Amino acid sequence: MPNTDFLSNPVFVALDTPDLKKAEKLATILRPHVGGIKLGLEFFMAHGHYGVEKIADQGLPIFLDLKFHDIPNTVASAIEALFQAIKSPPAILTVHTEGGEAMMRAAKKAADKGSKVVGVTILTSLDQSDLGVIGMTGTPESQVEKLARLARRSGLDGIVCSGEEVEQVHEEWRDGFFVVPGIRPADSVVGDQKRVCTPADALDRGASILVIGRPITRADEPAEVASAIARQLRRK
Ligand SMILES: O=C(O)c1cc(=O)[nH]c(=O)n1[C@@H]1O[C@H](COP(=O)(O)O)[C@@H](O)[C@H]1O
Repeated sequence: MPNTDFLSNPVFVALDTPDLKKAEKLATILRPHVGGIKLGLEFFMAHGHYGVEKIADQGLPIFLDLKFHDIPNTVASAIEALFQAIKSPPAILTVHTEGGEAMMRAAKKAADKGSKVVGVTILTSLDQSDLGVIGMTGTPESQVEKLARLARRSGLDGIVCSGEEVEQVHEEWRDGFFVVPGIRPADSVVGDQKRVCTPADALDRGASILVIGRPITRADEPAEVASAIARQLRRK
């Protein structure tokens, strides 16, 4: 069974790097200060399940963010292939909610070995004007709400959304699992994120876990930043 012991510290640090040694080093120094590790496409493309296992060996729960988005059979088969290859299932996996209900159902069924499956809604790098360009009507909030309902109906455990929508979706889906990226401690660089929130606000609004990458990993002293965030959240 995956290690899901992340409730004492809701911070999952995103180790977005193709450099295995660097990821291992960061995992080692951040281990006492975070609740889990998120590995995504950049890391997985470079090191696959072997790299995931190396990081998982450090004992923290792994959120494997591969954002599956394809037809139901392809997504289910990809998850089954991952579970065959990897020593133990990740604690959390992502699919795109826009893949539709049948795909999400198939993903959840394929991941029944114990991974939580959460649906990515509207990426935190998009704002209202970006949605217009894609041809989506409505606000990010209304889209996230709609996709959250679809994810719930499809049997997923929860969704990924920004701190701007999490309160509203949490109101409606009390036992949902809410992953909030786009986290920026006060004064940190926003970069390509557009819908951002501080760690404390995201937690107050109902986030289950917070995904934080560059504000920690690109800091001069990553362990100090992670430890300060953990202290701040513990005081709440
Ligand atoms: O699924 C995700 O984790 C995700 C969804 C989303 O809407 N926005 C988002 O930023 N993420 C991920 O969260 C992490 C954010 O990293 P930083 O912006 O460096 O804190 C990256 O690994 C993204 O892939």
